[in-house]
Amino acid sequence: MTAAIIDGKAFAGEIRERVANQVARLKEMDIVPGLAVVLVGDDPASEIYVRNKNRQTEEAGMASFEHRLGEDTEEQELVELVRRLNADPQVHGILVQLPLPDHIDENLVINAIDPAKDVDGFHVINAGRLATGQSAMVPCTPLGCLLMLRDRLGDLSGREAVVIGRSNIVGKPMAQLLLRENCTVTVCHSRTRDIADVVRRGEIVVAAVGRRDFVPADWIRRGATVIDVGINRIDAPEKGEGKTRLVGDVQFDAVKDVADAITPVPGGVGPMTIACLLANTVTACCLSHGLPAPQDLTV
Ligand SMILES: NC(=O)C1=CN([C@@H]2O[C@H](COP(=O)(O)OP(=O)(O)OC[C@H]3O[C@@H](n4cnc5c(N)ncnc54)[C@H](OP(=O)(O)O)[C@@H]3O)[C@@H](O)[C@H]2O)C=CC1
Ligand SMILES: Nc1nc(=O)c2c([nH]1)NC[C@@H]1CN(c3ccc(C(=O)N[C@@H](CCC(=O)O)C(=O)O)cc3)C=[N+]21
Ligand SMILES: [Mg+2]
Repeated sequence: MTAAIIDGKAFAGEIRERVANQVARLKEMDIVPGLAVVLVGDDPASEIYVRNKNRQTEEAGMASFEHRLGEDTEEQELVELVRRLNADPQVHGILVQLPLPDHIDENLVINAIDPAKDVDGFHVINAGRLATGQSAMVPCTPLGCLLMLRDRLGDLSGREAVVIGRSNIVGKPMAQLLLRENCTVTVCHSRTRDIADVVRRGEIVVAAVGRRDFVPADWIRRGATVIDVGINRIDAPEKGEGKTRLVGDVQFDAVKDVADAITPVPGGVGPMTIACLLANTVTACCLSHGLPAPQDLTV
């Protein structure tokens, strides 16, 4: 068997087109959705995401506001910026890039965001809404993963899903979404015993660990659908001295002989994450104006 490669880049392009159509509709009402991205410190990996986000936001016809603060910014200063963005009617979505420097309490900052503008879906109110089956801002990466799974598999009811990783930003919300889709969900983490046997149960496997080559082929059930969330930067001397490239958490070349379908890195989950961020911003904008959430941008 050789697995189908799920083209997240192309799918993300389709979502951005839907976003652009919704933005054009809003423009007729003189509404321009706005996304504010806050970056603290100068992490080179974050730089790339932030640049991509800004460009794609503007390409979709939306307004993008970028706020860069120094590495030594005080927590209170950041919270005050968040409060100003909460009060700014041109801003419908706020994203504070994580991780934050160690002297800043991430939960405190995230929970300072107006839940209606929390397009990352990280606020405790949105996490609680998702967990209790109420309508919520859904975190972009799990949302992108779910859209690809539904596109590939249709109805997910009754499927065995295994999520590797339990972070608040990927693993846990992914598990919540799959549960909402009526999957039987197992979540693995660093204390999981016999992880190979657990992962082998999965008809759906979502890997969000942050370690290259973490998932070998013999953990994967024949015919499974594998979503690789990991983003790991490795040296690529073949590209020239000092060059790097991105790889996921899954041993892609080996797993593609066992799986039915797999997402590549790059070109899989990453582009979907950004597309879903734009989609969430349009949704937040519509709701803030008393308009219904666009059906083609939500799950
Ligand atoms: N493509 C995209 O859009 C995005 C990609 N990412 C990428 O996804 C990956 C995960 O991100 P994130 O969730 O934030 O990472 P975290 O580091 O917050 O979480 C990693 C999880 O993996 C688990 N883990 C670590 N080692 C093992 C092990 N040996 N066996 C089993 N489980 C293990 C941890 O378990 P424990 O809880 O026990 O410590 C933890 O739950 C990263 O590579 C990140 O860059 C993240 C966000 C978006
Ligand atoms: N508040 C917050 N929200 C996030 O959603 C968030 C965050 N903080 N911190 C960092 C992680 C990581 N993340 C990625 C988004 C897009 C790509 C992406 O577009 N990746 C491309 C490649 C990009 C490249 O070439 O560098 C791809 O996989 O094809 C990757 C990773 C969002 N995150
Ligand atoms: Mg921190």
